[in-house]
Amino acid sequence: MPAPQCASCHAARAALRRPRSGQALCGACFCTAFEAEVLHTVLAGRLLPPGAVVAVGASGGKDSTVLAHVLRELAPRLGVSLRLVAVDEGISGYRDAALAAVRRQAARWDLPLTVVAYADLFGGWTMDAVARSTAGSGRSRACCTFCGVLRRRALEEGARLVGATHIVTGHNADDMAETVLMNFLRGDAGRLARGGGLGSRGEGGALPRCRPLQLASQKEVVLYAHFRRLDYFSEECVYAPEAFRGHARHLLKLLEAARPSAALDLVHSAERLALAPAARPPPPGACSRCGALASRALCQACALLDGLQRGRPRLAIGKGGGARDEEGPPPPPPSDPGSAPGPADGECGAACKERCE
Ligand SMILES: Nc1ncnc2c1ncn2[C@@H]1O[C@H](COP(=O)(O)OP(=O)(O)OP(=O)(O)O)[C@@H](O)[C@H]1O
Repeated sequence: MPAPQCASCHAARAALRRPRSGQALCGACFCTAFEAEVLHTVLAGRLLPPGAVVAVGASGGKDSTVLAHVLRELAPRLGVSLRLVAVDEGISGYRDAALAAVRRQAARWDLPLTVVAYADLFGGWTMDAVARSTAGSGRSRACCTFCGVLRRRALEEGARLVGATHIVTGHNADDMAETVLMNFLRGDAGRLARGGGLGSRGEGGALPRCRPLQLASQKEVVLYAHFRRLDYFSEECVYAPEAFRGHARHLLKLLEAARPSAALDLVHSAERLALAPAARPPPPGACSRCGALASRALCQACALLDGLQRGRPRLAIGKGGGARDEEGPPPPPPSDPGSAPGPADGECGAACKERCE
């Protein structure tokens, strides 16, 4: 049976059905609709004011590739300028290839690119060194925890370096729904209390952050990349697979099979169900070491780096009241690759944001 006509232009044959609405569209009309929806998200949420200098967190993966491409299309209408900021976490066999994709994108789209590296920002610590250091002490969780916290900091530093006024990341609706599920399952009242929202306004001197793809489903992000023929890096981080996020993702897929709008419903639920003000964490202060936003004496990044330097990696951060030291072997010097146990059972990649949403 021939494909139906596109429900928008009525000229071309439909190439897809939109996963949520079931609307049959051709590739060109789908891309136009997708861009219009992102524009609406940005304008309705007042995420990026005219004149903003926007640092796009560019990982080379599908989400940030689509985000950069869409914002580049929308930039003249929004009146913003774009900078790509890529973070090199120091993950051999993974990030180099992803950075190569970001470099190709920057060249093709004529966008300025800045790369900031954990090793330069954090006293020589790379994720490979962190993985070696935390091996044997709940390493899978540690990789994810460190990577998420340090990347958030690194992105902030990179954005400041390029004179950005705003930061955007490519988190999509599925990413956010998984995070909501995980926060519920962990009983993480602090994060639930903050609700969903499309971003943060930049408290305590931090740059405002937002997620313009937060209402777009992962399937549509992939479809957009396909129809726009975008070149992106699609391999999983070498520290990825054991993440708790994987279970939340599986659960979400089951929910979506019964209710296609489940991801978006969860995103909106998080906003509506934000806990009572009494449950909200105290207003943040400044880290006594680096001056960044912190709800305790040290910010999360400094607390983690402090634990690493002392040979007692702290793994339980950001939940409940205090940081908990995990017993672990003394760390190798950051530059010593000799004792690497090999990256097998960590969790990073998509799971990296577990701690930084
Ligand atoms: N190394 C990095 N450098 C800059 N930004 C990053 C980096 N890693 C992640 N980000 C930002 O955080 C967002 C979420 O990252 P995550 O690791 O969850 O990857 P993802 O959901 O697979 O997204 P992507 O497909 O863009 O990699 C990315 O879309 C990107 O904007």
